[in-house]
Amino acid sequence: MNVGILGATGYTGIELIRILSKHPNAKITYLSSKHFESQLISEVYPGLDGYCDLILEGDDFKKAVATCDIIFSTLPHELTFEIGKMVVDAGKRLIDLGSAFRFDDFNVFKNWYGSNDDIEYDKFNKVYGLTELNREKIKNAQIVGNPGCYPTSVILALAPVLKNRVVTDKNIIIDSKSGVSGAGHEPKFSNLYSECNENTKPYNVAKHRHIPEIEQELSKIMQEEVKIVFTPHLVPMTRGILSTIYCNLKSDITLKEVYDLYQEFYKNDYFIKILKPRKYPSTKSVAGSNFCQIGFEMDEHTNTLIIMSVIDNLMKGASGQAVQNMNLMFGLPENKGLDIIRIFP
Ligand SMILES: NC(=O)C1=CN([C@@H]2O[C@H](COP(=O)(O)OP(=O)(O)OC[C@H]3O[C@@H](n4cnc5c(N)ncnc54)[C@H](OP(=O)(O)O)[C@@H]3O)[C@@H](O)[C@H]2O)C=CC1
Ligand SMILES: CC(=O)N[C@@H](CCC(=O)OP(=O)(O)O)C(=O)O
Repeated sequence: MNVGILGATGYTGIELIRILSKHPNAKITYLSSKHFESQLISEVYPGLDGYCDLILEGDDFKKAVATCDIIFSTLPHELTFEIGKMVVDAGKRLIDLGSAFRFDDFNVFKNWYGSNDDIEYDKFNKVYGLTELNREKIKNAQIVGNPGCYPTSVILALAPVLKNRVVTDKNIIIDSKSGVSGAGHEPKFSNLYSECNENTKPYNVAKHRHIPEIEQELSKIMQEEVKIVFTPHLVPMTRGILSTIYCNLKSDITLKEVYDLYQEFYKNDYFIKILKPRKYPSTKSVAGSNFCQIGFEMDEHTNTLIIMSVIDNLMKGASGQAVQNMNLMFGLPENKGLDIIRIFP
């Protein structure tokens, strides 16, 4: 299939190129950039030399939609809505790595993202792209709203215990830590090397845009309104997210029973690895791969279940999951082109 990547020079864009340039069923035919228009992508990122040497095109998104079977967009939501309309008119398919198509209620999106867009949101045939939970719907979707990186790590970690009502929907406390690539490649003062190196800092405490996304999906899983406390932190590493989640246990359950419940829930999910009791995950174990690792601990003193999950924000948290979804949409094995591990010291 012919693949177009709109916003190819960003961190999720080049991660898509890294994966898709070796994907046996995909041919990258269209790449776009605003700042680097007319340059070779391999001039901008020399590591791609010999793997992808296409010229970056500007914002002729109509051409992209006309010539590609599937479009990945990493662009701001205003542009992605326009592309969504073109994709619908042309009968093509779109995977958006941004936030434009993740919400059920457009007003929630508008409130949290400060958007003035006026579109017929409900008319898009769109699906929330958390592969493991929405597999059947994704297969037939025209537009996939690929999840945010933090939501992927959190929802995968909580789904089994919420679905089985082992924990209460109250007092779910989430502490997440992200590498700096999560913020994208646009230069910002707060992301300068000297601000991030040898430093760890919370940000957007109790007001991060991923709160409504996480609550929307957890509420659907539990079939009642779920609320969360969410504190993200920036830590001095390039890739990775660790989410540590605290929840109140409803009933008596042993750590072994929690482990069995997760094993059963994810028994058919290639990219989810459940760690044996008392084994804790670390971001390095999944860096460069599409895996999510989940471990647990029980604090009997306070009857608290502590769930820990790790992903690579650019892989399972963005481009890896996007390709996983593309595979599903085109009837391919879910791990096609994605069976990558990168173990390093
Ligand atoms: N980084 C991460 O870990 C994750 C990111 N996301 C989301 O995915 C999306 C992309 O993220 P990321 O790749 O990190 O972002 P970057 O800032 O690294 O890249 C954004 C891309 O969009 C292009 N772009 C931006 N504005 C315009 C414009 N007005 N016109 C044309 N092109 C434009 C840029 O092109 P150029 O600079 O070449 O002009 C660049 O290629 C964001 O919505 C982000 O929130 C989701 C999950 C994880
Ligand atoms: C470290 C860091 O800055 N991470 C980003 C996550 C980006 C993301 O996934 O945001 P969207 O929902 O817009 O796609 C943040 O906290 O905003």
